[in-house]
Amino acid sequence: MRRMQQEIITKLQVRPVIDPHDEIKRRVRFLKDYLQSTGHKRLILGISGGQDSTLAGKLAQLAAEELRKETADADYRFITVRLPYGTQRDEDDAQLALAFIQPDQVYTLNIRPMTDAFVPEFEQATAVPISDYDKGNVKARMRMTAQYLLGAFEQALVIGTDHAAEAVTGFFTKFGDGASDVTPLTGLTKRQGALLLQTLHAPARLYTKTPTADLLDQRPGQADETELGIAYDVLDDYLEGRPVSDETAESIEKRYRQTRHKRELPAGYPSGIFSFPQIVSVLVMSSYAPFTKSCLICRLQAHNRVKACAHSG
Ligand SMILES: Nc1ncnc2c1ncn2[C@@H]1O[C@H](COP(=O)(O)OP(=O)(O)OC[C@H]2O[C@@H]([n+]3cccc(C(=O)O)c3)[C@H](O)[C@@H]2O)[C@@H](O)[C@H]1O
Ligand SMILES: Nc1ncnc2c1ncn2[C@@H]1O[C@H](COP(=O)(O)OP(=O)(O)OP(=O)(O)O)[C@@H](O)[C@H]1O
Ligand SMILES: [Mg+2]
Repeated sequence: MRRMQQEIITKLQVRPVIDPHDEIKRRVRFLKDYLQSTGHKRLILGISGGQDSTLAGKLAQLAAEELRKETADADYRFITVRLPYGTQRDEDDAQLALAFIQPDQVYTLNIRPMTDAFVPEFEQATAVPISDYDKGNVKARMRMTAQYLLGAFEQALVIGTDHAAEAVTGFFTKFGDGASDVTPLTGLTKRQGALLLQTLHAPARLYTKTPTADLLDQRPGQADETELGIAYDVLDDYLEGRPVSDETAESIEKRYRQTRHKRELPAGYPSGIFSFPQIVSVLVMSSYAPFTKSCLICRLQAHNRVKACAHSG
């Protein structure tokens, strides 16, 4: 396997082989433990009718139900929110997902008025019409705002649906669907997510349908794979440590490097500048931590003291 491939697999916490029953249990337990450790009793998530929110939603509902049973505290709840932009083309799938999840609560909030409000304001400010692509990212950020608003109202933590196949390509809107409090799908490939839904007896439609960000007015329901220019199966092969062509691997790795800023906290001063005490503390810590590298720059990078190293881009 390529060295960079192994590094990405490790960094994104992908397990090439999973036991779906065990994976479901561990991820539900993670949500329960996280709620209990923070003192929160509620989780919230936007349900689109796609695979990722269906899976994350089901895991969250199971976590809430188990916590209610184990603690006899009825305050543990999972709250969903439908966030259509106007009328959603695949509303039936969203309803199917809700029927499968059986969430404790469903809100609906139309993001169209607030998204559209930006259109004339943007043009007024710039004298140029907003592009369909940029408007798509506004939709994702409006959904984030709605989830955080309802989350604050309900004292709920916001669930994110990021997983390894999205993380490796940075295929999410920064501070849009990329913003959340807790991500129960971390490390899963797209096909592993489908396997978990199958194991949970979800309707097949919800894990066989074509994944779409569905953010563009001009290309409704455009397949992620069309925009990405790469199939999820190929991304999954790469992430599960299977052989892919050098050309494919290089294009994935290039994208991974280019989108690094989306997987990290914002670059903050003095990022890239390190003081003598910082270097000493990194060296001391690194003698205890199980680093995969003997390279000093990699170690500093792992502690966010430098932005990149030639080894990992
Ligand atoms: N090197 C750097 N260091 C720090 N920040 C950097 C940066 N380069 C750009 N940036 C910042 O990042 C911004 C670009 O990132 P971002 O705003 O996310 O924009 P961008 O990556 O261009 O767009 C998001 C992509 O994710 C896709 N998406 C979105 C939502 C959901 C899904 C889905 O799978 O369902 C997919 C969407 O279709 C699109 O292709 C720049 O405008 C700039 O502010
Ligand atoms: N119309 C919508 N209503 C509510 N939430 C949405 C909507 N569209 C997107 N979201 C939220 O944004 C997240 C990111 O969208 P994304 O398309 O990656 O996931 P998905 O739709 O659940 O699955 P898939 O990738 O298979 O389409 C969703 O998981 C969901 O939480
Ligand atoms: Mg989708």
